[in-house]
Amino acid sequence: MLTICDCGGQKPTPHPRVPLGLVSEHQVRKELGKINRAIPPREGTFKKVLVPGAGTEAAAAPTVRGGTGAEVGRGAPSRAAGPAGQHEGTGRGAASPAGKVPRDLTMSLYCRIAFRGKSFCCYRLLSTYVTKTRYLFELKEDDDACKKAQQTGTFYLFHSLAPLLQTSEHRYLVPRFSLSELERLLSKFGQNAQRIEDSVLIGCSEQHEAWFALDLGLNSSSSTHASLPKSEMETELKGSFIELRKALFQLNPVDSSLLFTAQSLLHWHDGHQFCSRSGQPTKKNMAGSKRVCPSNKIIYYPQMAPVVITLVSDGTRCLLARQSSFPKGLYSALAGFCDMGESVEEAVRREVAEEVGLELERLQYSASQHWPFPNSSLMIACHATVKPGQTEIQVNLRELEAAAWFSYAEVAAALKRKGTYIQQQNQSFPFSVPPKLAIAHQLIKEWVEKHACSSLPD
Ligand SMILES: NC(=O)C1=CN([C@@H]2O[C@H](COP(=O)(O)OP(=O)(O)OC[C@H]3O[C@@H](n4cnc5c(N)ncnc54)[C@H](OP(=O)(O)O)[C@@H]3O)[C@@H](O)[C@H]2O)C=CC1
Repeated sequence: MLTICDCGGQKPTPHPRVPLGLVSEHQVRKELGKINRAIPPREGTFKKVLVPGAGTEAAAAPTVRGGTGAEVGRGAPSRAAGPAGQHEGTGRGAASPAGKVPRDLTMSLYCRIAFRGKSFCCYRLLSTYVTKTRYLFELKEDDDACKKAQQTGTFYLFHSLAPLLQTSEHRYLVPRFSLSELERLLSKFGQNAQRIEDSVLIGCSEQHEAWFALDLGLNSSSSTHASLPKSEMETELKGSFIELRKALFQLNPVDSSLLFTAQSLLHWHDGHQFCSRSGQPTKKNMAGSKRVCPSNKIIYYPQMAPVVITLVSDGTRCLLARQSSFPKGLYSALAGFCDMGESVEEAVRREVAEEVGLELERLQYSASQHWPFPNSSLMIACHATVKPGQTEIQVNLRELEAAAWFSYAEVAAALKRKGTYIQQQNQSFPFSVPPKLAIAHQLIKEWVEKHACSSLPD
């Protein structure tokens, strides 16, 4: 296959050879016009155009930087839009000067015409998501590419695992800094720009702007970097380093998800600076997707602990529980870490039996979530139904403070924060459920919605 792609500013690989004598410029222009009509003009949706039949994908990656598949047609100058001239080009997004057919595009068209017998369905368009994923994969694998990406990337800053946030009308904004801004900052605090190598890759934009996170408060074993003074940095950066758990409810979901990833990765690196076999300092790769012990080459990868979280129902009520550490009145679904060797199903059955003494009959997977507190967990959320007639709860007081069955009306009210009250240690507290961001909330919401639907008259 021959590819036109945005390969993130990397050096283009040469095209497979195509016999140039096969097609005339007129044919190329005509094909451009067809592509213009065939590709829906949704900017940012498609990035790669794979043309069947010539070479392998790996062998072909010429760059049309910043140009999406849609732009290839839409942005092409009018002279390139084919002899019919229906497509008045704007020049926007075109990868070549007006009137010239972009070289990479020409190449693909030569191939396309050469394989003209095949239908348009043979053309595979890789989505922005796929190109983004492949770009991130490359940055994780290739230290040089990752270092290069830092030059155009942006950085989230942390201090001792607390992200830098700025306040705006009861919400938190998460500022990002360019490499040059970061270098200036480090130099102002008497630090070497080499510290930037302690940063970890946490994602990228659709335009392949890589995002990194750097903790200015943690020390790394492999560097001599000292922790930078928190309050002076806050003044300089016009923000505050706020514990992520406290900031959670004033962040938008996209920011919180990125900060979850960033904090978890930074935390993992902080706790894995030495090889458990040799005792020697381990070395992080540029992206922070692994650490290697230089003496014995053991590779350490960031890990999450699998946790099952289950909303148990008896058909009409759902079972919620609380630990003494929860805020007063808050009840949640049953959660617990998976034991070594267990399947998700086994872990769910064991946890429910252990914590509330019930046996499950049916189990249904719902969704999953990465949860960074206190260490990275992969939350695997399920709905379950108890065996008929087995509804008597026996609370394991070593695990839980209380557990109870709640009716649809009670749970629906708690979701809407229209508090029912609940008795706890001879006091009454508003009954509440975990906040929206937590997967426990999603499970409870799903149960309420399902219950509402099933109780509707046919
Ligand atoms: N996002 C969400 O909706 C929710 C997330 N959670 C998360 O799920 C996780 C488990 O919940 P829960 O069981 O209630 O949590 P707890 O924090 O009560 O942990 C229960 C027990 O597990 C032990 N433990 C800690 N880490 C591990 C591990 N990696 N593997 C095995 N055991 C471990 C603890 O030991 P020790 O004595 O060392 O503390 C503790 O005895 C927690 O991280 C919690 O934050 C829970 C509910 C909702």
